[in-house]
Amino acid sequence: MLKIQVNKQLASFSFQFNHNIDCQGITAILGVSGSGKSTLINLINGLIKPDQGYIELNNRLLVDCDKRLFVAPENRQIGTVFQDALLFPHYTVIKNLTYGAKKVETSRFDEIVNVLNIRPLLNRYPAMLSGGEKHRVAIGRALLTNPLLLLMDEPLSALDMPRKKELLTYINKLANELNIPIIYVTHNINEVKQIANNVVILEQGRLIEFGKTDQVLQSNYLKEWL
Ligand SMILES: Nc1ncnc2c1ncn2[C@@H]1O[C@H](COP(=O)(O)OP(=O)(O)OP(=O)(O)O)[C@@H](O)[C@H]1O
Repeated sequence: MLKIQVNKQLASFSFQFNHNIDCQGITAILGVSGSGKSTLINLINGLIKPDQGYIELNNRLLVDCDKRLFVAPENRQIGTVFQDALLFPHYTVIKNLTYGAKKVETSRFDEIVNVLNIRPLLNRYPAMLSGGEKHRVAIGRALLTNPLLLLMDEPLSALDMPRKKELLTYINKLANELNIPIIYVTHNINEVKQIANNVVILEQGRLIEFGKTDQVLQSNYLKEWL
């Protein structure tokens, strides 16, 4: 369970979030541009410090402003995959994958490489990969750090339609076969329909709807989008 109760002021943007997210399956964070989706992701992974409040993952406090506690991003056991699959251009895929991972067990490495179907790419350099392949490598790298939770911030927005479809299939496999809980940021309702178990909707820095995907898709707020 991810428990979040935070306030953050970013210039004139006020973000307030008080909600628990069940760490199971895929939870989509949906909202228009500027609603605060990336702010939420960056509060969870520790790239932003809240002004007030706390965040707790599986009963472990990650940040608590009252206690002046702040666990550094690299010690949170949370993987993040951003919009651009940032890989080191001068390293092969295998080096990119293992960069930052403290100790990689062969069985775990094989499992991740197989689920993402990146074995044929291991000895290539990033310049020799398609956009979708780069994303699969970036996801693999995040998974090899053994995260308790994977955050994905609009991972498909730079890809064309066929690549989007392909990557959505892989993201579903991560949740189902590797049992890794995923928080998936998007402003695309079709992506939500295809992969999310639960949905949280943000508007102007506030949570305005949450629940099971089918239920939230029927909400009055989303009817305007459809
Ligand atoms: N460091 C910052 N300083 C000032 N304002 C910021 C900062 N970071 C974000 N903001 C503002 O906070 C608001 C929310 O930004 P955020 O990136 O969380 O939105 P988003 O929903 O992820 O948008 P998008 O879908 O366009 O990525 C925006 O108005 C943004 O300009």
